[in-house]
Amino acid sequence: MIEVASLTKRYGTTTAVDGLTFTARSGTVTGFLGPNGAGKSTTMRVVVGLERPTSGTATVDGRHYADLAAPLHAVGVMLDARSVHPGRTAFRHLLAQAQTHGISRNRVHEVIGMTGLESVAGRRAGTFSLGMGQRLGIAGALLGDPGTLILDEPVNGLDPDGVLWVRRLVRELADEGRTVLLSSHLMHELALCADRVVIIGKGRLLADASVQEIIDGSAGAASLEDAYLQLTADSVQYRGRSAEDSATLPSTGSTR
Ligand SMILES: Nc1ncnc2c1ncn2[C@@H]1O[C@H](COP(=O)(O)OP(=O)(O)OP(=O)(O)O)[C@@H](O)[C@H]1O
Repeated sequence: MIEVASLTKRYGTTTAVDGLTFTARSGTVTGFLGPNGAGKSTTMRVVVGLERPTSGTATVDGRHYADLAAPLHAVGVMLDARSVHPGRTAFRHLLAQAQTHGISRNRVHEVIGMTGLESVAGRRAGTFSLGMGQRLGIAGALLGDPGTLILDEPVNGLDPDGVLWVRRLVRELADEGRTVLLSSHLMHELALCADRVVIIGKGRLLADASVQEIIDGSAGAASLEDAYLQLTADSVQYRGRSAEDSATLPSTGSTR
């Protein structure tokens, strides 16, 4: 179980997370949603001890990540699939992680098989496509057979077969009693794989309920996407314009 309680994280004058409270329960896939810059990654980074909270707490099974003796066995994390040594092969990358926890070479081969990377395990990770890198990141998260998984945009860059694989994988992991927290901007996908959804905007909680409760609670919403767009309407910080609209805006005086 992941418990985030009254969590605030500030960077200088920017409040990335603002008094956020929610729980991701075991046996459940919890989808974590919010517009760009809402504070999802920051929250996940605090949970896994990569950032110190300004105030409030974030714990996994009642413990701070930094206090875990063997974190890979407790929490599997994929926050940035690009954070690999580009010159290391996929196998060596996973083996290096495994060796920090006395995890066997057999388990490394097992997660390579689970993620479909057998044919490229001997290739340097720096040559991987986006989707292959995502698979490698997920393999790393699974390595310690952890009770909790935290996956930041795991389906980003995956082909349709890979998206379906992640959907089935997270379901299986939750059905085994594990806690799964995953962020995504793909509403349709989240509606299919998440039991509960936590939506945040500008660092604050906007909704925490089952997918159906969120749809039912938003007037006229027929889908999670409709409900999400209603709930976050006032929280979107970066909104694109059409080229036509942009052309009618007053000049900023830029010389570029
Ligand atoms: N290290 C940092 N220093 C300063 N500001 C930061 C830092 N990390 C995040 N922020 C700011 O905190 C806010 C939340 O960012 P965060 O990456 O958590 O959002 P997000 O919900 O994950 O967004 P996205 O969907 O775009 O990935 C943003 O305004 C961001 O610029």
